[in-house]
Amino acid sequence: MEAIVSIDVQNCFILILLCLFSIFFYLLFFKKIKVDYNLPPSPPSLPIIGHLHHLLSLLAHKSFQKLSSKYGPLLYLRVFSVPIVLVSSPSIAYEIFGAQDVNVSTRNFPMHEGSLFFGSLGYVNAPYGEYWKSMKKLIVTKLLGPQALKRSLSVRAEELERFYLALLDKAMKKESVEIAEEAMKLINNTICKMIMGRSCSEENGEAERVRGLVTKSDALAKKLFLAAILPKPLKKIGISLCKKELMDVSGKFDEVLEEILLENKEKLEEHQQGSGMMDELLEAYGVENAEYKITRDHIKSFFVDLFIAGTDTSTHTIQWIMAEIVNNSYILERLREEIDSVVGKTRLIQETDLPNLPYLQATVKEGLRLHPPIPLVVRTFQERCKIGGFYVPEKTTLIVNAYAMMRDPEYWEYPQEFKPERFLASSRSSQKDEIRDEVLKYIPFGSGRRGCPGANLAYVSVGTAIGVMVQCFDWKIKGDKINMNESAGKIALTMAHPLKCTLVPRNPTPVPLTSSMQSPIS
Ligand code: HEM
Repeated sequence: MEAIVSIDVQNCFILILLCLFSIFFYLLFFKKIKVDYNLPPSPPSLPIIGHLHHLLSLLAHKSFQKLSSKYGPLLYLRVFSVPIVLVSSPSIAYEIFGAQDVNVSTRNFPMHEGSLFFGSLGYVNAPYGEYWKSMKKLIVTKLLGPQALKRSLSVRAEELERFYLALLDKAMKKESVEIAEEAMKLINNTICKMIMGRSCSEENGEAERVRGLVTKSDALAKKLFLAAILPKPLKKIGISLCKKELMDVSGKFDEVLEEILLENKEKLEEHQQGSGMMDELLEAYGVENAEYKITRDHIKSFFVDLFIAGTDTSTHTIQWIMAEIVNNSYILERLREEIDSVVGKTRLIQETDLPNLPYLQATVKEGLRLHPPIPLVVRTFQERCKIGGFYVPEKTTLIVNAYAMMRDPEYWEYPQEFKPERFLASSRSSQKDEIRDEVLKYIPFGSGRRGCPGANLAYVSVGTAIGVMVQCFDWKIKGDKINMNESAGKIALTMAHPLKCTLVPRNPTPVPLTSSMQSPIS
Protein backbone atom coordinates (compact mmCIF):
# COMPACT_ATOMS: atom_id res chain seq x y z
CA MET A 1 0.00 0.00 0.00
CA GLU A 2 2.82 2.30 0.99
CA ALA A 3 4.55 1.49 -2.30
CA ILE A 4 1.37 2.30 -4.31
CA VAL A 5 0.98 5.66 -2.52
CA SER A 6 4.63 6.52 -3.14
CA ILE A 7 4.28 5.63 -6.89
CA ASP A 8 1.14 7.79 -7.13
CA VAL A 9 2.92 10.72 -5.49
CA GLN A 10 5.84 10.26 -7.93
CA ASN A 11 3.45 10.13 -10.91
CA CYS A 12 1.60 13.15 -9.65
CA PHE A 13 4.86 15.01 -9.29
CA ILE A 14 5.95 14.04 -12.82
CA LEU A 15 2.49 14.97 -14.15
CA ILE A 16 2.59 18.34 -12.42
CA LEU A 17 6.09 18.94 -13.76
CA LEU A 18 4.98 17.96 -17.27
CA CYS A 19 2.01 20.30 -17.01
CA LEU A 20 4.19 23.15 -15.80
CA PHE A 21 6.71 22.53 -18.59
CA SER A 22 3.93 22.33 -21.18
CA ILE A 23 2.41 25.56 -19.97
CA PHE A 24 5.84 27.17 -19.91
CA PHE A 25 6.70 25.97 -23.44
CA TYR A 26 3.20 26.76 -24.69
CA LEU A 27 3.45 30.27 -23.31
CA LEU A 28 6.94 30.62 -24.70
CA PHE A 29 5.90 29.30 -28.10
CA PHE A 30 2.67 31.26 -28.12
CA LYS A 31 4.47 34.41 -27.08
CA LYS A 32 7.08 33.84 -29.81
CA ILE A 33 4.39 33.48 -32.46
CA LYS A 34 2.71 36.60 -31.20
CA VAL A 35 5.91 38.61 -31.33
CA ASP A 36 7.28 37.12 -34.55
CA TYR A 37 4.07 37.19 -36.48
CA ASN A 38 2.90 40.61 -35.45
CA LEU A 39 2.61 41.73 -39.06
CA PRO A 40 2.17 45.41 -39.98
CA PRO A 41 -1.46 46.56 -40.16
CA SER A 42 -3.30 45.49 -43.28
CA PRO A 43 -6.04 47.54 -44.96
CA PRO A 44 -9.26 45.79 -46.09
CA SER A 45 -8.66 43.42 -49.00
CA LEU A 46 -10.72 41.57 -51.57
CA PRO A 47 -11.27 37.80 -51.30
CA ILE A 48 -8.54 35.71 -53.01
CA ILE A 49 -6.77 38.52 -54.91
CA GLY A 50 -6.07 40.54 -51.74
CA HIS A 51 -4.78 44.01 -52.66
CA LEU A 52 -4.03 43.27 -56.33
CA HIS A 53 -6.54 45.88 -57.51
CA HIS A 54 -4.39 48.67 -56.00
CA LEU A 55 -1.37 47.50 -57.99
CA LEU A 56 -3.41 47.26 -61.17
CA SER A 57 -4.90 50.73 -60.77
CA LEU A 58 -3.70 53.05 -63.52
CA LEU A 59 -1.69 55.24 -61.15
CA ALA A 60 -0.61 52.75 -58.47
CA HIS A 61 1.48 55.33 -56.58
CA LYS A 62 -1.67 57.44 -56.06
CA SER A 63 -3.76 54.48 -55.03
CA PHE A 64 -1.08 53.51 -52.48
CA GLN A 65 -0.85 57.13 -51.31
CA LYS A 66 -4.58 57.08 -50.48
CA LEU A 67 -4.18 53.77 -48.64
CA SER A 68 -1.31 55.00 -46.50
CA SER A 69 -2.94 58.31 -45.62
CA LYS A 70 -5.98 56.33 -44.38
CA TYR A 71 -4.37 53.28 -42.75
CA GLY A 72 -0.81 54.32 -41.87
CA PRO A 73 2.72 54.60 -43.25
CA LEU A 74 3.68 50.92 -42.84
CA LEU A 75 1.20 48.47 -44.34
CA TYR A 76 1.09 44.77 -45.03
CA LEU A 77 -0.54 43.95 -48.36
CA ARG A 78 -0.92 40.70 -50.23
CA VAL A 79 -1.43 39.79 -53.85
CA PHE A 80 -3.07 36.36 -53.66
CA SER A 81 -0.67 34.89 -51.09
CA VAL A 82 2.37 36.97 -52.04
CA PRO A 83 3.33 39.36 -49.21
CA ILE A 84 4.14 43.03 -49.81
CA VAL A 85 5.20 45.71 -47.34
CA LEU A 86 4.25 49.24 -48.36
CA VAL A 87 6.29 52.06 -46.81
CA SER A 88 5.33 55.75 -47.04
CA SER A 89 7.23 57.29 -44.18
CA PRO A 90 10.77 58.74 -44.06
CA SER A 91 11.49 57.32 -40.59
CA ILE A 92 10.56 53.76 -41.63
CA ALA A 93 12.52 54.14 -44.89
CA TYR A 94 15.45 55.32 -42.76
CA GLU A 95 15.27 52.14 -40.69
CA ILE A 96 15.07 49.94 -43.79
CA PHE A 97 17.87 51.59 -45.77
CA GLY A 98 20.01 51.70 -42.63
CA ALA A 99 19.80 48.52 -40.56
CA GLN A 100 18.27 46.36 -43.32
CA ASP A 101 20.08 47.74 -46.37
CA VAL A 102 21.89 44.53 -47.34
CA ASN A 103 18.71 42.56 -46.67
CA VAL A 104 16.81 44.70 -49.24
CA SER A 105 19.64 45.06 -51.77
CA THR A 106 18.17 42.62 -54.27
CA ARG A 107 15.17 43.25 -56.49
CA ASN A 108 14.13 39.67 -57.36
CA PHE A 109 12.43 40.62 -60.61
CA PRO A 110 11.84 37.67 -62.92
CA MET A 111 14.76 37.10 -65.24
CA HIS A 112 14.42 35.81 -68.74
CA GLU A 113 17.28 33.60 -69.94
CA GLY A 114 18.75 34.79 -73.22
CA SER A 115 17.34 38.32 -73.07
CA LEU A 116 19.56 41.39 -72.82
CA PHE A 117 16.75 43.22 -71.08
CA PHE A 118 15.39 41.71 -67.84
CA GLY A 119 17.79 38.83 -68.51
CA SER A 120 19.97 36.96 -66.08
CA LEU A 121 23.13 38.91 -67.04
CA GLY A 122 21.95 42.47 -66.39
CA TYR A 123 23.01 44.90 -63.68
CA VAL A 124 19.77 46.45 -62.42
CA ASN A 125 18.28 43.03 -61.66
CA ALA A 126 21.54 41.39 -60.56
CA PRO A 127 21.31 39.99 -57.03
CA TYR A 128 23.47 41.77 -54.48
CA GLY A 129 26.80 39.92 -54.70
CA GLU A 130 30.23 39.82 -56.35
CA TYR A 131 29.10 40.55 -59.93
CA TRP A 132 26.99 43.54 -58.89
CA LYS A 133 29.81 44.87 -56.69
CA SER A 134 32.45 44.71 -59.43
CA MET A 135 30.15 46.41 -61.95
CA LYS A 136 29.22 49.11 -59.43
CA LYS A 137 32.92 49.82 -58.94
CA LEU A 138 33.31 50.16 -62.69
CA ILE A 139 30.29 52.47 -62.97
CA VAL A 140 31.60 54.77 -60.25
CA THR A 141 35.23 54.92 -61.38
CA LYS A 142 34.70 54.99 -65.15
CA LEU A 143 31.30 56.58 -65.74
CA LEU A 144 29.28 58.22 -63.00
CA GLY A 145 31.56 59.10 -60.07
CA PRO A 146 32.69 62.76 -59.65
CA GLN A 147 36.12 62.19 -61.28
CA ALA A 148 34.66 60.26 -64.22
CA LEU A 149 32.08 63.02 -64.75
CA LYS A 150 34.85 65.62 -64.86
CA ARG A 151 36.59 63.64 -67.61
CA SER A 152 33.45 63.50 -69.76
CA LEU A 153 32.53 67.17 -69.38
CA SER A 154 33.31 68.02 -73.02
CA VAL A 155 31.04 65.20 -74.26
CA ARG A 156 28.08 66.75 -72.47
CA ALA A 157 28.99 70.30 -73.53
CA GLU A 158 28.98 69.23 -77.18
CA GLU A 159 25.62 67.47 -76.86
CA LEU A 160 24.14 70.49 -75.06
CA GLU A 161 25.14 72.73 -77.96
CA ARG A 162 23.60 70.27 -80.38
CA PHE A 163 20.39 70.42 -78.33
CA TYR A 164 20.42 74.23 -78.42
CA LEU A 165 20.96 74.23 -82.20
CA ALA A 166 18.13 71.76 -82.77
CA LEU A 167 15.75 73.98 -80.76
CA LEU A 168 17.00 77.11 -82.52
CA ASP A 169 16.45 75.46 -85.91
CA LYS A 170 12.83 74.64 -85.00
CA ALA A 171 12.32 78.14 -83.61
CA MET A 172 13.59 79.76 -86.82
CA LYS A 173 11.30 77.53 -88.89
CA LYS A 174 8.43 78.34 -86.47
CA GLU A 175 7.83 74.63 -86.00
CA SER A 176 6.31 73.44 -82.75
CA VAL A 177 8.66 71.47 -80.51
CA GLU A 178 7.81 68.33 -78.59
CA ILE A 179 10.07 68.81 -75.57
CA ALA A 180 10.28 65.13 -74.58
CA GLU A 181 11.45 64.21 -78.10
CA GLU A 182 14.29 66.76 -78.13
CA ALA A 183 15.23 66.03 -74.51
CA MET A 184 15.40 62.31 -75.24
CA LYS A 185 17.79 62.90 -78.16
CA LEU A 186 20.02 64.97 -75.86
CA ILE A 187 20.04 62.46 -73.01
CA ASN A 188 20.34 59.35 -75.16
CA ASN A 189 23.20 60.75 -77.23
CA THR A 190 24.99 61.90 -74.09
CA ILE A 191 24.68 58.51 -72.37
CA CYS A 192 25.68 56.61 -75.57
CA LYS A 193 28.77 58.76 -76.00
CA MET A 194 29.77 58.51 -72.36
CA ILE A 195 29.39 54.74 -72.31
CA MET A 196 30.48 53.69 -75.78
CA GLY A 197 32.59 56.54 -77.09
CA ARG A 198 30.12 57.51 -79.81
CA SER A 199 26.46 58.43 -80.12
CA CYS A 200 24.11 56.39 -82.28
CA SER A 201 23.98 57.65 -85.83
CA GLU A 202 20.99 59.85 -86.80
CA GLU A 203 21.73 59.32 -90.53
CA ASN A 204 21.11 55.59 -90.76
CA GLY A 205 18.22 55.61 -88.26
CA GLU A 206 20.27 53.87 -85.55
CA ALA A 207 19.56 56.62 -82.97
CA GLU A 208 15.85 56.56 -83.73
CA ARG A 209 15.82 52.78 -83.28
CA VAL A 210 17.56 52.97 -79.90
CA ARG A 211 15.18 55.69 -78.66
CA GLY A 212 12.21 53.60 -79.80
CA LEU A 213 13.62 50.58 -77.97
CA VAL A 214 14.10 52.56 -74.75
CA THR A 215 10.46 53.71 -74.88
CA LYS A 216 9.24 50.16 -75.62
CA SER A 217 11.35 48.75 -72.80
CA ASP A 218 9.82 51.14 -70.30
CA ALA A 219 6.28 49.96 -71.09
CA LEU A 220 7.44 46.35 -71.06
CA ALA A 221 9.17 46.83 -67.68
CA LYS A 222 5.83 47.77 -66.11
CA LYS A 223 4.20 44.53 -67.34
CA LEU A 224 7.16 42.48 -66.09
CA PHE A 225 7.11 44.26 -62.75
CA LEU A 226 3.44 43.37 -62.31
CA ALA A 227 4.12 39.77 -63.32
CA ALA A 228 6.94 39.63 -60.75
CA ILE A 229 4.53 40.24 -57.89
CA LEU A 230 2.12 37.43 -58.84
CA PRO A 231 2.35 33.94 -57.31
CA LYS A 232 4.50 31.43 -59.23
CA PRO A 233 2.05 29.86 -61.75
CA LEU A 234 0.54 33.26 -62.65
CA LYS A 235 4.01 34.81 -62.79
CA LYS A 236 5.04 32.20 -65.36
CA ILE A 237 1.96 32.92 -67.48
CA GLY A 238 2.51 36.70 -67.19
CA ILE A 239 6.12 36.45 -68.28
CA SER A 240 5.41 34.05 -71.13
CA LEU A 241 2.83 36.56 -72.45
CA CYS A 242 5.61 39.18 -72.62
CA LYS A 243 8.20 36.75 -74.03
CA LYS A 244 7.80 37.62 -77.71
CA GLU A 245 7.97 41.36 -77.08
CA LEU A 246 10.91 40.87 -74.71
CA MET A 247 12.96 38.84 -77.18
CA ASP A 248 12.12 41.27 -79.98
CA VAL A 249 13.41 44.26 -77.96
CA SER A 250 16.46 42.25 -76.87
CA GLY A 251 17.27 41.17 -80.45
CA LYS A 252 17.11 44.75 -81.73
CA PHE A 253 19.32 46.05 -78.95
CA ASP A 254 21.71 43.20 -79.74
CA GLU A 255 22.04 44.25 -83.41
CA VAL A 256 22.99 47.84 -82.53
CA LEU A 257 25.31 46.94 -79.66
CA GLU A 258 27.12 44.15 -81.51
CA GLU A 259 28.10 46.64 -84.21
CA ILE A 260 29.36 49.21 -81.68
CA LEU A 261 31.23 46.54 -79.73
CA LEU A 262 33.04 45.42 -82.90
CA GLU A 263 34.04 49.00 -83.72
CA ASN A 264 35.43 49.49 -80.22
CA LYS A 265 37.32 46.20 -80.29
CA GLU A 266 38.99 47.22 -83.57
CA LYS A 267 39.89 50.61 -82.06
CA LEU A 268 41.38 48.89 -79.04
CA GLU A 269 43.43 46.56 -81.25
CA GLU A 270 44.76 49.61 -83.11
CA HIS A 271 45.61 51.14 -79.68
CA GLN A 272 43.15 53.98 -80.17
CA GLN A 273 41.18 55.13 -77.16
CA GLY A 274 37.44 54.48 -76.95
CA SER A 275 35.34 55.29 -73.88
CA GLY A 276 37.09 54.42 -70.60
CA MET A 277 34.35 52.09 -69.54
CA MET A 278 34.01 50.27 -72.86
CA ASP A 279 37.79 49.76 -73.05
CA GLU A 280 37.87 48.36 -69.55
CA LEU A 281 35.01 45.98 -70.25
CA LEU A 282 36.49 44.79 -73.54
CA GLU A 283 39.82 44.19 -71.87
CA ALA A 284 38.20 42.24 -69.04
CA TYR A 285 36.09 40.24 -71.50
CA GLY A 286 37.44 36.76 -72.00
CA VAL A 287 40.24 37.14 -69.43
CA GLU A 288 40.30 33.91 -67.45
CA ASN A 289 41.66 35.31 -64.19
CA ALA A 290 39.70 38.58 -64.29
CA GLU A 291 38.16 39.86 -61.04
CA TYR A 292 34.82 38.80 -62.39
CA LYS A 293 34.60 36.81 -65.59
CA ILE A 294 32.35 38.64 -68.02
CA THR A 295 30.96 37.63 -71.37
CA ARG A 296 29.92 39.67 -74.41
CA ASP A 297 26.30 39.36 -73.29
CA HIS A 298 27.19 40.74 -69.85
CA ILE A 299 28.56 43.87 -71.57
CA LYS A 300 25.54 44.26 -73.81
CA SER A 301 23.05 43.70 -70.97
CA PHE A 302 24.92 46.23 -68.86
CA PHE A 303 24.65 48.88 -71.59
CA VAL A 304 20.96 48.16 -72.17
CA ASP A 305 20.34 48.67 -68.45
CA LEU A 306 22.22 51.97 -68.43
CA PHE A 307 20.35 53.27 -71.51
CA ILE A 308 17.01 52.37 -70.02
CA ALA A 309 17.71 53.51 -66.46
CA GLY A 310 19.18 56.84 -67.57
CA THR A 311 17.22 57.94 -70.62
CA ASP A 312 13.50 57.96 -69.81
CA THR A 313 14.00 59.15 -66.23
CA SER A 314 16.01 62.25 -67.18
CA THR A 315 13.84 62.95 -70.26
CA HIS A 316 10.58 62.98 -68.31
CA THR A 317 12.13 65.07 -65.56
CA ILE A 318 13.11 67.73 -68.12
CA GLN A 319 9.60 67.73 -69.57
CA TRP A 320 7.85 68.01 -66.16
CA ILE A 321 10.12 70.81 -64.97
CA MET A 322 9.77 72.82 -68.17
CA ALA A 323 5.98 72.48 -67.96
CA GLU A 324 6.02 73.78 -64.36
CA ILE A 325 8.23 76.71 -65.42
CA VAL A 326 5.95 77.65 -68.31
CA ASN A 327 2.92 77.45 -65.98
CA ASN A 328 4.60 79.68 -63.35
CA SER A 329 5.85 82.84 -65.04
CA TYR A 330 7.41 84.22 -61.83
CA ILE A 331 9.73 81.17 -61.71
CA LEU A 332 10.73 81.72 -65.35
CA GLU A 333 11.55 85.36 -64.59
CA ARG A 334 13.57 84.54 -61.47
CA LEU A 335 15.53 81.84 -63.32
CA ARG A 336 16.30 84.22 -66.16
CA GLU A 337 17.48 86.93 -63.82
CA GLU A 338 19.83 84.46 -62.16
CA ILE A 339 21.17 83.01 -65.43
CA ASP A 340 21.55 86.43 -67.09
CA SER A 341 23.47 87.81 -64.13
CA VAL A 342 25.78 84.78 -63.72
CA VAL A 343 26.22 83.57 -67.31
CA GLY A 344 25.26 86.67 -69.30
CA LYS A 345 23.81 86.74 -72.79
CA THR A 346 26.93 86.23 -74.82
CA ARG A 347 27.58 82.56 -74.21
CA LEU A 348 25.62 79.39 -73.60
CA ILE A 349 25.18 78.17 -70.03
CA GLN A 350 27.64 75.40 -69.08
CA GLU A 351 27.75 72.64 -66.52
CA THR A 352 30.45 74.48 -64.56
CA ASP A 353 28.01 77.41 -64.03
CA LEU A 354 25.60 75.24 -62.04
CA PRO A 355 27.20 75.71 -58.60
CA ASN A 356 26.64 79.47 -59.06
CA LEU A 357 22.98 79.04 -59.99
CA PRO A 358 21.22 78.02 -56.74
CA TYR A 359 17.72 78.86 -57.94
CA LEU A 360 18.15 76.69 -61.04
CA GLN A 361 19.40 73.83 -58.87
CA ALA A 362 16.45 74.30 -56.50
CA THR A 363 14.06 74.21 -59.47
CA VAL A 364 15.48 70.86 -60.60
CA LYS A 365 15.21 69.44 -57.08
CA GLU A 366 11.63 70.66 -56.76
CA GLY A 367 10.75 69.09 -60.13
CA LEU A 368 12.07 65.74 -58.93
CA ARG A 369 10.15 66.09 -55.65
CA LEU A 370 6.79 66.76 -57.26
CA HIS A 371 7.22 64.52 -60.30
CA PRO A 372 9.63 61.67 -59.45
CA PRO A 373 10.00 59.64 -62.67
CA ILE A 374 10.22 56.45 -60.57
CA PRO A 375 7.47 56.96 -57.99
CA LEU A 376 7.73 53.48 -56.45
CA VAL A 377 11.05 51.99 -55.36
CA VAL A 378 10.78 48.20 -55.34
CA ARG A 379 13.05 45.68 -53.58
CA THR A 380 12.74 42.34 -51.77
CA PHE A 381 13.43 41.43 -48.15
CA GLN A 382 15.73 38.44 -48.59
CA GLU A 383 15.38 37.41 -44.95
CA ARG A 384 12.73 37.89 -42.30
CA CYS A 385 13.26 40.87 -40.04
CA LYS A 386 11.56 43.43 -37.84
CA ILE A 387 10.59 46.85 -39.15
CA GLY A 388 8.95 49.50 -36.94
CA GLY A 389 8.41 46.77 -34.33
CA PHE A 390 6.53 44.57 -36.82
CA TYR A 391 7.50 41.21 -38.25
CA VAL A 392 8.31 41.05 -41.99
CA PRO A 393 8.53 37.53 -43.48
CA GLU A 394 11.40 36.57 -45.81
CA LYS A 395 10.92 37.15 -49.56
CA THR A 396 8.41 39.92 -48.88
CA THR A 397 8.33 42.51 -51.66
CA LEU A 398 9.16 46.01 -50.42
CA ILE A 399 7.48 48.99 -52.07
CA VAL A 400 8.65 52.42 -50.95
CA ASN A 401 6.23 55.07 -52.18
CA ALA A 402 8.66 57.91 -52.93
CA TYR A 403 5.83 59.89 -54.53
CA ALA A 404 3.75 59.86 -51.32
CA MET A 405 6.75 60.63 -49.11
CA MET A 406 7.68 63.66 -51.19
CA ARG A 407 4.12 65.03 -50.98
CA ASP A 408 3.53 64.24 -47.32
CA PRO A 409 1.97 67.32 -45.65
CA GLU A 410 3.68 66.39 -42.36
CA TYR A 411 7.07 67.00 -43.97
CA TRP A 412 6.39 69.51 -46.74
CA GLU A 413 4.61 72.86 -46.61
CA TYR A 414 2.12 73.25 -49.48
CA PRO A 415 3.19 69.81 -50.77
CA GLN A 416 1.16 69.97 -53.99
CA GLU A 417 2.70 73.26 -55.11
CA PHE A 418 5.79 73.81 -57.23
CA LYS A 419 7.97 76.01 -55.00
CA PRO A 420 11.72 75.84 -55.74
CA GLU A 421 12.29 78.32 -52.86
CA ARG A 422 11.76 75.53 -50.32
CA PHE A 423 15.14 74.05 -51.32
CA LEU A 424 16.91 77.39 -50.91
CA ALA A 425 15.67 77.55 -47.33
CA SER A 426 16.50 73.92 -46.56
CA SER A 427 20.04 74.26 -47.91
CA ARG A 428 20.62 77.00 -45.33
CA SER A 429 19.39 74.79 -42.48
CA SER A 430 21.16 71.64 -43.59
CA GLN A 431 21.91 70.73 -39.95
CA LYS A 432 18.21 70.25 -39.39
CA ASP A 433 18.08 67.96 -42.40
CA GLU A 434 20.29 65.49 -40.62
CA ILE A 435 17.47 64.72 -38.20
CA ARG A 436 16.44 61.11 -38.68
CA ASP A 437 12.95 61.86 -40.02
CA GLU A 438 14.19 64.49 -42.41
CA VAL A 439 16.92 62.45 -44.08
CA LEU A 440 14.74 60.34 -46.33
CA LYS A 441 11.82 62.68 -46.96
CA TYR A 442 13.47 63.50 -50.32
CA ILE A 443 14.02 60.25 -52.16
CA PRO A 444 13.75 60.65 -55.99
CA PHE A 445 16.84 58.47 -56.52
CA GLY A 446 15.95 55.73 -54.04
CA SER A 447 18.44 55.01 -51.27
CA GLY A 448 21.10 52.67 -49.89
CA ARG A 449 23.53 50.51 -51.85
CA ARG A 450 21.09 50.03 -54.70
CA GLY A 451 20.14 53.70 -54.86
CA CYS A 452 20.60 55.40 -58.24
CA PRO A 453 24.29 55.78 -59.21
CA GLY A 454 23.28 58.30 -61.93
CA ALA A 455 22.01 61.07 -59.61
CA ASN A 456 24.98 63.40 -60.24
CA LEU A 457 24.78 62.94 -63.99
CA ALA A 458 21.01 63.49 -63.85
CA TYR A 459 21.38 66.75 -61.91
CA VAL A 460 23.87 68.22 -64.38
CA SER A 461 22.11 66.98 -67.55
CA VAL A 462 18.68 68.14 -66.41
CA GLY A 463 20.05 71.40 -64.94
CA THR A 464 21.87 72.45 -68.12
CA ALA A 465 19.01 71.41 -70.42
CA ILE A 466 16.55 73.52 -68.41
CA GLY A 467 19.16 76.30 -68.26
CA VAL A 468 19.49 76.43 -72.08
CA MET A 469 15.73 76.45 -72.61
CA VAL A 470 15.23 79.29 -70.13
CA GLN A 471 18.28 81.28 -71.21
CA CYS A 472 17.70 81.19 -74.95
CA PHE A 473 13.96 81.03 -75.71
CA ASP A 474 10.54 82.44 -74.98
CA TRP A 475 7.82 79.81 -74.76
CA LYS A 476 4.40 79.86 -76.36
CA ILE A 477 1.73 77.25 -75.68
CA LYS A 478 -1.81 76.70 -76.90
CA GLY A 479 -4.22 77.87 -74.18
CA ASP A 480 -3.41 79.43 -70.81
CA LYS A 481 -1.98 76.55 -68.83
CA ILE A 482 -0.32 73.24 -69.52
CA ASN A 483 -2.32 70.19 -68.44
CA MET A 484 -0.25 68.49 -65.73
CA ASN A 485 -2.16 65.18 -65.56
CA GLU A 486 -0.08 62.05 -65.10
CA SER A 487 -0.07 59.13 -67.46
CA ALA A 488 0.12 55.45 -66.66
CA GLY A 489 1.14 52.50 -68.82
CA LYS A 490 4.89 52.85 -68.29
CA ILE A 491 7.11 52.36 -65.30
CA ALA A 492 8.23 56.02 -65.47
CA LEU A 493 5.82 58.76 -64.44
CA THR A 494 5.03 60.69 -67.62
CA MET A 495 2.82 63.60 -68.69
CA ALA A 496 -0.56 62.50 -70.04
CA HIS A 497 -0.39 65.38 -72.54
CA PRO A 498 3.19 65.75 -73.82
CA LEU A 499 4.46 69.31 -73.70
CA LYS A 500 4.38 71.03 -77.11
CA CYS A 501 5.57 74.61 -77.50
CA THR A 502 6.55 77.15 -80.11
CA LEU A 503 9.86 78.74 -79.29
CA VAL A 504 10.98 82.29 -79.99
CA PRO A 505 14.72 83.01 -79.65
CA ARG A 506 15.26 85.52 -76.83
CA ASN A 507 18.32 87.11 -78.29
CA PRO A 508 18.22 88.75 -81.72
CA THR A 509 21.46 86.95 -82.56
CA PRO A 510 22.06 83.36 -81.50
CA VAL A 511 24.26 82.65 -78.51
CA PRO A 512 27.83 82.02 -79.73
CA LEU A 513 28.98 78.45 -79.36
CA THR A 514 32.08 77.19 -77.64
CA SER A 515 32.73 74.27 -79.98
CA SER A 516 33.19 74.09 -83.74
CA MET A 517 29.47 73.50 -84.30
CA GLN A 518 27.79 76.01 -86.56
CA SER A 519 24.59 77.86 -85.74
CA PRO A 520 21.81 77.31 -88.33
CA ILE A 521 21.66 81.08 -88.89
CA SER A 522 25.30 82.01 -89.40
C1 HEM B 1 16.26 62.14 -63.23
C2 HEM B 1 16.96 61.07 -63.47
C3 HEM B 1 16.94 59.79 -62.68
C4 HEM B 1 16.12 59.37 -61.67
C5 HEM B 1 15.00 60.13 -61.02
C6 HEM B 1 16.55 58.03 -61.30
C7 HEM B 1 15.95 57.28 -60.31
C8 HEM B 1 16.35 56.00 -59.97
C9 HEM B 1 15.73 55.19 -58.95
C10 HEM B 1 14.55 55.62 -58.08
C11 HEM B 1 16.37 54.01 -58.93
C12 HEM B 1 16.07 52.84 -58.00
C13 HEM B 1 16.85 53.08 -56.73
C14 HEM B 1 16.56 52.15 -55.60
O1 HEM B 1 16.15 51.01 -55.80
O2 HEM B 1 16.76 52.59 -54.45
C15 HEM B 1 17.41 54.04 -59.92
C16 HEM B 1 18.30 53.01 -60.17
C17 HEM B 1 19.28 53.08 -61.13
N1 HEM B 1 19.59 54.16 -61.93
FE1 HEM B 1 18.70 55.95 -61.91
N2 HEM B 1 17.61 57.68 -62.09
C18 HEM B 1 17.89 58.72 -62.94
C19 HEM B 1 18.91 58.79 -63.87
C20 HEM B 1 19.86 57.82 -64.06
C21 HEM B 1 21.00 57.93 -64.96
C22 HEM B 1 21.34 59.16 -65.80
C23 HEM B 1 21.66 56.73 -64.92
C24 HEM B 1 22.90 56.29 -65.67
C25 HEM B 1 23.19 56.54 -66.89
C26 HEM B 1 20.95 55.88 -63.98
C27 HEM B 1 21.29 54.58 -63.67
C28 HEM B 1 20.65 53.80 -62.73
C29 HEM B 1 21.06 52.43 -62.43
C30 HEM B 1 22.20 51.66 -63.10
C31 HEM B 1 20.19 51.98 -61.43
C32 HEM B 1 20.23 50.63 -60.76
C33 HEM B 1 21.16 50.68 -59.56
C34 HEM B 1 21.41 49.34 -58.90
O3 HEM B 1 20.61 48.42 -59.05
O4 HEM B 1 22.42 49.21 -58.23
N3 HEM B 1 19.88 56.57 -63.48
N4 HEM B 1 17.39 55.28 -60.55
